[in-house]
Amino acid sequence: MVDRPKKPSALATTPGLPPQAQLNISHDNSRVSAVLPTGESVEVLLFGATIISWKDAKGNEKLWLSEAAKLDGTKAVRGGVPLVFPVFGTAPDHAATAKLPQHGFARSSRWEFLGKSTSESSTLSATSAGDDSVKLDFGLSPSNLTEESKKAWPYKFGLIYSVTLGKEGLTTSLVVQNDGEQAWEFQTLMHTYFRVKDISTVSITGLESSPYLDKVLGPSSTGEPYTSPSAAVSLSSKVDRVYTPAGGPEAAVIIKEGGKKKFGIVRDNMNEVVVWNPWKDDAQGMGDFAPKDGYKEMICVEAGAVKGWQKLEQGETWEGGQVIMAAN
Ligand SMILES: O=P(O)(O)OC[C@H]1O[C@H](O)[C@H](O)[C@@H](O)[C@@H]1O
Repeated sequence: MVDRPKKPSALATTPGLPPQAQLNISHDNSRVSAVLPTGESVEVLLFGATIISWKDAKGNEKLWLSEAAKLDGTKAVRGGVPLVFPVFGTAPDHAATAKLPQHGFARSSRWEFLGKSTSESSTLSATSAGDDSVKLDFGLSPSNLTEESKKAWPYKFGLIYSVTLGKEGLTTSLVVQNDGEQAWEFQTLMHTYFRVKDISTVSITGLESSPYLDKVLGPSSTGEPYTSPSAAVSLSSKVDRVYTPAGGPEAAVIIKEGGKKKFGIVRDNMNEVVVWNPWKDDAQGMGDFAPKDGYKEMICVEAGAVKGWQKLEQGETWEGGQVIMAAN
């Protein structure tokens, strides 16, 4: 837009138009960000459709992003919200996904930005009316994949990932479609790195009495899942667990700090919740993890469908996601 210093004051704002969400696409076309009229913002890297920042109206960052994270497309992003698809971890025993790298290809493929949509406040008051939320849509299909990924997973698929920024929270949802004739299976997960001030005062509720797999301890002696105690989960060493919360997806998982609610996560069609913190030694071993004591300021609580496989027949779609509410 051409700046006109002598612009008549009557044209300074468009009369009658409520405040809109601002959209910004970076010059090199590598990121999309959106800001609500009330100040909340979100930034998404097209590489992986990875959310790398989410701030509240006061500018407080809600996500943890490593200072050494690669944001140039050479490696999956360490921090923010990387999207895991079509395999969680690696699955050497699952022939169809056995050749894929850890957590699949979605987090290291370049997605397309499909556009934004907004929803307005229903309030009639002229001062508070305006965009209440902004939704950014991203798409991935085989045409976006490298030859290597296409060879390793030769199925026809379409993904639409929607990131919706609201005043109280952030919603991420994924639609997975089988565009081919052959049936295939997948796992998916939203690998959210939440920013906290001090991991020693963090507790997580909503996982009480739930079965879980422990990737640090390995299988239990009986081969059955472990059962979480009835108390909240707190951390004092490396944790890497896959919970199937007893309350189901709609029951909120709450991250508290110093006993105060910090985040609430409600899932849709995502039966599992992974809790991960690499702690001191593993953080030391990750080249893209900085600062090295950054593990004290993060907790991954990851909504996913990762136990067993979601199967899609020709033309079928699956949809799932999470709503994250942030307390002040
Ligand atoms: O290092 P990455 O491939 O990004 O994986 C980071 C972590 O992701 C999940 O939380 C898994 O449960 C962990 O086992 C894994 O270490």
